Amino acid sequence: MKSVEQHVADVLALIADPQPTELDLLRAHGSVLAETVTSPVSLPGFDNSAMDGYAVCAADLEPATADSPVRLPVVGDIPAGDPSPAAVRPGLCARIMTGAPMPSGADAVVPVEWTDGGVATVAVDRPVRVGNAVRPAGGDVVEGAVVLRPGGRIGAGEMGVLAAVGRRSVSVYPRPRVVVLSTGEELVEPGRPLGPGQIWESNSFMIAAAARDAGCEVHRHGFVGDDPRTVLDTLEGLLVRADIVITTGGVSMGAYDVVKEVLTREGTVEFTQVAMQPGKPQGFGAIGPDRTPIVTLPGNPVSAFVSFQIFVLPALRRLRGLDPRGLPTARAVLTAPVTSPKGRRSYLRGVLEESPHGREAAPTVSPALRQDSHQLSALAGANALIVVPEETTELAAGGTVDVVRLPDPA
Ligand SMILES: Nc1nc2c(c(=O)[nH]1)N[C@H]1C(S)=C(S)[C@@H](COP(=O)(O)OP(=O)(O)OC[C@H]3O[C@@H](n4cnc5c(N)ncnc54)[C@H](O)[C@@H]3O)O[C@H]1N2
Ligand code: MOO
Repeated sequence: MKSVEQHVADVLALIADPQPTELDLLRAHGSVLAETVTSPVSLPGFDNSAMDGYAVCAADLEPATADSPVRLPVVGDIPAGDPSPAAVRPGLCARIMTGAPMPSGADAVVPVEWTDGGVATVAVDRPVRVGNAVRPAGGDVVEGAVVLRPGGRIGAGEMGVLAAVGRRSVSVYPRPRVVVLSTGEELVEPGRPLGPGQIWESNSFMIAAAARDAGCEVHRHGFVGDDPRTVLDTLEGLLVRADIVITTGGVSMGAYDVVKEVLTREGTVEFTQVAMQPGKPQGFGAIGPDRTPIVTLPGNPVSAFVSFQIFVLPALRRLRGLDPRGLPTARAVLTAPVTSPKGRRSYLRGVLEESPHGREAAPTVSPALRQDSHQLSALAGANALIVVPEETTELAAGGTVDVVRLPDPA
């Protein structure tokens, strides 16, 4: 059987380096920056007030006390956005608002709370140091400085920085467009009544959610039955909206394993068995005129979930313009024994606790009770996959294992 590492590498090799695209700022949210962003201006762009108060010459207020306040004539009002603020000379002041440009001549701002709030003249009850409540030009960013480097995800903070330096659009690797399609004659859309032998379809919802959590734009096509023509036509019709297609089901040894049947016939997808539990039957290739990558996951829900995390996630990271590394790993102590088939690497669902008995204790991992490929209930709440190596068939409680941390929900 093929090794897990080899299959990870094969799926990754399907993915060409993504091309940068210029996107409007809001649409760029969640994508990965493809350019170095420098600021065309300093931030702040001009000296301005950090508080609502009075712009003064600090030396005027040296003698001010609560018992003997200094009185200054107010030469004018300076609101934020004032294009030509009134100048201040020694012995005078101007009322000023937060964010308003400092008037020439003033070297400090007295907050309104230190004054009687006067409009024509103001009484100030204490001295102020030079520069008090003044935000100097360039105090955040100097004109020409690099504010963002390529390779980072554009989240809320990055969005704020981009807008603040005046960008309306930005060069990014856009979110990959992922199409999810499940197959199976037994499947019924949740919300509709079940007939005998039927089950509610869950894989496409689960994989769509996982791909969205991974920063992709997802089209859940839902599912089709086991008719080969329908499967092929559906896949072909979906290609225009896909940077990658993910299917589930129909890849094993059954008489009606339709994905394997039609794509084997096309000769563009390779079906294989990976030394892994769950997730043994796998397929990968490229279809259609644009050679769109396709990964065909097994239909058992737990197998589809685990296969996505191990094989598809690195490919999606590369499509996003990120380093295609796998999920982070950790070492943890097993709280219960586990078993695993010889010759296959198990990825068992578990709950990882970082510091179970206070900060000094080693992390623990508790395996879920139900570990079969169809037993999906433990996927809810699991935050880790326990890795049992290929040649190991059992591990006792108290043993230390590698675990793969599952992605945090967005
Ligand atoms: N003779 C053999 N039989 C099987 C083998 C084998 O090596 N020899 N491998 C088993 C393993 S391992 C797996 S995994 C499954 C994978 O089979 P398929 O990918 O062909 O999946 P299906 O047969 O379509 O479905 C398997 C199982 O999962 C349920 N299912 C499928 N799709 C969905 C969905 N969208 N939502 C919810 N549940 C789904 C389906 O009803 C089946 O119970 O093959 C084994 N067999
Ligand atoms: O390998 Mo299958 O994926 O066990 O259920």
